[in-house]
Formats: sequence, structure tokens, C-alpha cells
Amino acid sequence: MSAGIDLDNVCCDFGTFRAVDHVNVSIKPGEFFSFLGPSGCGKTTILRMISGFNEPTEGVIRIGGKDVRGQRPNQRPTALIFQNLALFPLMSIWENISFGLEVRGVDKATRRKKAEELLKLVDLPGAADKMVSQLSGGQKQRVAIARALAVEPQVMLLDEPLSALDLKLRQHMRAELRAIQKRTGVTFIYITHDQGEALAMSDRVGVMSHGRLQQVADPRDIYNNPVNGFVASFVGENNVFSGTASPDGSGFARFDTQHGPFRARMAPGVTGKNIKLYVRPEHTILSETPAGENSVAVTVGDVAFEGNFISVTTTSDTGAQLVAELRNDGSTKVPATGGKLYASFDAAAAAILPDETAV
Ligand SMILES: Nc1ncnc2c1ncn2[C@@H]1O[C@H](COP(=O)(O)OP(=O)(O)OP(=O)(O)O)[C@@H](O)[C@H]1O
Repeated sequence: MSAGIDLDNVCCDFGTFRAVDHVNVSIKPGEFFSFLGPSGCGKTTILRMISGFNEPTEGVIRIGGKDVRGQRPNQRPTALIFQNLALFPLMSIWENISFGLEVRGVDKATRRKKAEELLKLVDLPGAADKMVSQLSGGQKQRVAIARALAVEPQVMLLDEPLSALDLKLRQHMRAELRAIQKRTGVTFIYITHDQGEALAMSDRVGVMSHGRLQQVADPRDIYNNPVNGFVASFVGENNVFSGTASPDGSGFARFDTQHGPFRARMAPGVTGKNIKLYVRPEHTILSETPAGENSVAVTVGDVAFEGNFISVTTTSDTGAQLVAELRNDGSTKVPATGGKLYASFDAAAAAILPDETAV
């Protein structure tokens, strides 16, 4: 069983400081939803309000359609997993997993059976009688998930559970977590400041800044169609230009900058003083002759070999820095530092966006 969660105009104040500011989102039953944002943007506070450790100052939280205001954490159908797993070192793995059931008075044979089922689910069959110290970091993480699932929560709340693991294991655990979520069908709400993690695992991502939800969309849309400069910059890299836009009424605009005029996408309704043009390094092309519109003469600076791509930092004659990422297919021509080239980008691959716009 899984439940949906509605956050309806939710605010959370600590004294005069507003940590969560009018957050509105409906998370569907069985969805893998991530809150993504920098440190201090209010992610943990949202999770704590859903689990009942904090109450909203304003607004309503519904779990499975029911207003949960006033319900204590243990009365809510949620389970919380932290980075710090707090497994019991003196208990075996199966005892750790079934601890919540023991507290509820479930008999030993049923507990053991349930623990073994859950160990299969998290891909650790045969680990029941091991001790915590005999497991690797990733295996401990799976035991923590099994322990949380043992009490059959309708919603799992995960607070940066992978951040203590090394990079390779973290990447492996992304796929594992996603698979466990799909197998159980339980709603997962995951918080992280790691964009790769959020994009790789989630059905939808909510990007947060300063307590406000900036955009809620599926990972592709977050990356390909960020609604503002904050989302564009937090999720991926960009070349950024300041300037003045003149929309042409067809979803594009001329953008006058000190480096010359450009053309880029501009959604209707985009206004504000702090609009800028954003284009991703992988959409920035280097060529020996100007390549149509949005072309700037540049000098090649740093060339960094990153394995699957080559990152080339260039500077225009007017002082703009443009980074181009060239995909390494084994025969990619690597530009020489000091070389004179043209950097260009397609108008459809660039977007004119405001700084921040909360949803
Ligand atoms: N109990 C509290 N009292 C006062 N301020 C708090 C309290 N809890 C959180 N805050 C503040 O609220 C803001 C949001 O904190 P929160 O822990 O939700 O951020 P976060 O996005 O989860 O950050 P991190 O990724 O660093 O954990 C921060 O500025 C934090 O200092």
C-alpha cells in the first residue's frame, strides 16, 4: 500500500526565519519524488513536517488524503531513513530488520520470515545471521531500508541516505534504490543536494531555493527546460550572458549583450530585470569559421580531458567566457590552447530566463 502526499501552502518558521515558504505540491501514490536544492534550502524541514517531527506554521499536509496536523510521528504511515543509519551493532541483521515488528509484539517465527523476505527484496539473501560489522556501507544501507520497510510504511522518507558512501557505491545504490522502490510500490520521498542522484532516480523532482519550490517536473524537463536561472545553474552547467531581450512573438527573442546580439528561446511571460541567456556547454559548438547566428570569435584557454568528454574553456575578444564540452568518440579533434576559433550555439538550445520564480 502506498499513499500520496499533498503539501498545501506549507510554511515553516523558526522564530522570524521562514525556512519553508508556501510550498505546494502533490506527490502521487507510488511515486519516487525528490526534493533537490542546496544546503539550507529547507529540504530536511519539509521531510520533518511530513514525518511529524515538525508542524507547519501555515498550510496543510495530507497523507493519503487525510490532514495529518497534530498526528505524532508514530501515528503516521511514514518511515524515515537518515544518512546516519543507526543500526544496532549487537543485533544480527535479521534482528535489526525485524526490530520494529518485535516492538509491535509480532512473534519470532513471523519476524524471521518477514526479515528473510525483505533481505531478498533488497538483494541480500543469506545475510540474516550476519552481524552489522560484517557488511559493507552499501549493504548496511540496504539493511536500513529493509528495516524501514518491515513496518510496512505507505511512504518512505529518505534524507540523503547515500551521502556517506563512496562515488561508485553511491551510483550503484541509485539503481538499487530505484529498483527497490519499483518492487515495493511504496511512495519514496528523497531529499538530496546531488543533482545526479535526483535526476537518475526520480519520477519527478522539486527544485528548491530559499524555502521556495522553484520547479516541479520530470528529470528531463528539469534539465532541458529549466524555468529560471536558479534551476538552470543548480542542475548542470551553463554559459551565461546578461543583456536586454526583445521578444519576437514566436517564442524566441533577440538578446543584446556586450558581446553582440544573440537569439534564443524566450517563453511568453518571462519578465524581470535579472533575465539572462543560458546555454549548456554540450550545446556550445567550436568551429574554424563562424557557424551562423550566435557565433563569437574566441581564443582557446584551458582544455581538460574528462574521459567521456573534453571540456574546452574559451574567451571571446570581448571578454566573455564560453565553455564547450566535446563528446569524446575516440577521434574527437582536441583544440590547442591559444587557438583562434568560433564558439556558437543554436537559438533553440539557448534560453532567456529570469533569476528565480517560485511555483
Ligand atoms: N530547529 C531549527 N531552528 C532554527 N533554524 C532552523 C532549525 N532547523 C532548520 N533551521 C534553518 O532552516 C533552514 C532550512 O534548514 P533545512 O535543514 O531544512 O535545510 P536543508 O535544505 O535540509 O539543508 P541540508 O542539505 O544542509 O541539510 C536553514 O537555514 C536552517 O539553519
